[in-house]
Amino acid sequence: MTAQPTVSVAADRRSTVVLLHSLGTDSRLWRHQVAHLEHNHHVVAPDSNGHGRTPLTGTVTVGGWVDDLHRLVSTCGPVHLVGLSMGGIQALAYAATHPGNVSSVIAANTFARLPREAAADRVQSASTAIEATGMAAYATRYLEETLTRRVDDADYTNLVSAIGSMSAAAYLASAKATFFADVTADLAAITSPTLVVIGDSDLKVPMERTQTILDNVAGSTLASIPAAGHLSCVENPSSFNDVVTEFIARVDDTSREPVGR
Ligand SMILES: O=C(O)CCC(=O)CC(=O)O
Repeated sequence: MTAQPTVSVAADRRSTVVLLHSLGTDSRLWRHQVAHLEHNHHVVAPDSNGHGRTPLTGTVTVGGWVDDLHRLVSTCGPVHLVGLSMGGIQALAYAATHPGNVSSVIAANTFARLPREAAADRVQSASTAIEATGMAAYATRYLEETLTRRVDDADYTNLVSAIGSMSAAAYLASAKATFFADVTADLAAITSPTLVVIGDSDLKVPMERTQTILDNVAGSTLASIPAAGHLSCVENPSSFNDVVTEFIARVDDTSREPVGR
């Protein structure tokens, strides 16, 4: 993951929000959130290893994502981490290993672990489809299977471009790391305030997968985005933005409360 800050991080009271995209997408997944959050926050939206403008380097693993994220977060201090699906796994793993650098976690449309058979099926089905048709056709098929409603034309174009222009090797390496990730043991180590977000019609990550996160991260709470599937931040950006900004504001207010009052 390469740091591509969309704003420079200055020494003021605005907190920093890092937005971690899902498998196959890139930092453009977050265009509505960047536009909304940057009024009151420093916003950083990196492209994960092998995605967007970040070339594939080495083997894609959860540990590698954590190291990449640490290089970025070390430059901008404690951050609010917002991750969707693959990005949610990255956020949870980072928060467990570097608690002092994480003001809060928002884990959207994500899971701690898939059953091994389901993980193998997902990797195999992506691999077969990509081998048969190539990444451009796979991008269209992925969006047909994943989006539950029409999104802005600009978002649709960005999604097709992000997935369609990835190399098959980078996509499949990231798919393996995502679907075979197991951050279950990390969850109990997360001490930052954590919000778990679902889309009310997510066809990719059912509630039972998300429930593990709620059950194991102490004090975590749930928010459901109405009229949204797996890519909830583009399917219902205004509701997603409301949920995220309200949670971050609450965490920031609490951390700024003078001690002893
Ligand atoms: O391709 C799928 O089956 C869903 C993708 C997924 O769950 C991982 C992600 O969106 O990051």
